[in-house]
Amino acid sequence: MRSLHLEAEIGQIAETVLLPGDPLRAKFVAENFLTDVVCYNKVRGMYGFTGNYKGQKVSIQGTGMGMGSAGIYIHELINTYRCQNLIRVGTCGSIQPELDLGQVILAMSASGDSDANSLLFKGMHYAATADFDLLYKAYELAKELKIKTHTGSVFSTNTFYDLEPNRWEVWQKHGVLGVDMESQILFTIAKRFGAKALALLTVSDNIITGTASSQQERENTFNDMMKIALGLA
Ligand SMILES: O=P(O)(O)O[C@H]1O[C@H](CO)[C@@H](O)[C@H]1O
Ligand SMILES: O=c1cc[nH]c(=O)[nH]1
Repeated sequence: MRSLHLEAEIGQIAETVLLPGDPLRAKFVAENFLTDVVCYNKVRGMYGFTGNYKGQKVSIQGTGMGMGSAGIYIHELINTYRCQNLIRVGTCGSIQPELDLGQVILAMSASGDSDANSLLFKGMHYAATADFDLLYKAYELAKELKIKTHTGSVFSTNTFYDLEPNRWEVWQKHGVLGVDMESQILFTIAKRFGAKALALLTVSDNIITGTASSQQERENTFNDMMKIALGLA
């Protein structure tokens, strides 16, 4: 059996699946970090691969940008392919001055502006949270690997570009570390269907100051995030 947006056969996708927004990041990771790689999905160019990392079977699946797109893949991975551990490996914009470009955030919770969430919870506000077990393991692993991380809350938005000034001020004041576009829906769907979820986010830019990482910096820091995520598999 296949799902609507993924053409993998049952059993082709590992229990642990890493989720970058960018399908080409999935390809890069598969080609550079995994062995015995099989590409199981090309539908809509949303690449998915399964391979081995230090003897463990692991998959990496692009989700596209935004909660609408990511929600589709997350739903199908859990409900059709029975994936158990879903770990987002993404980028985010920082809204805190002390967060340097390239640093890794372990997202403990995700607020957001998704209509999907407000409709589901009838206008009330669900606290979408990561799985504690995965979060704790990622924290310990990062310490062991001597990778500096920041654990805290993030915000997932459906609109990348800000049309109004000072949009992030209130979130900054409440300690939110960074802004991405998928973590909230990941935590919500995973919790609903009994899977474990975590989001690791590399800071690619600072939304307040406007600074952004160079391509070289992105590559180096991206490796830090991948070492943690793959270590969890
Ligand atoms: O780097 P990825 O995983 O795509 O994540 C971030 O980058 C995209 C926006 O440029 C959004 O998907 C956002 O969540
Ligand atoms: O969603 C995102 C991702 C990276 N940088 C941002 O500013 N926003």
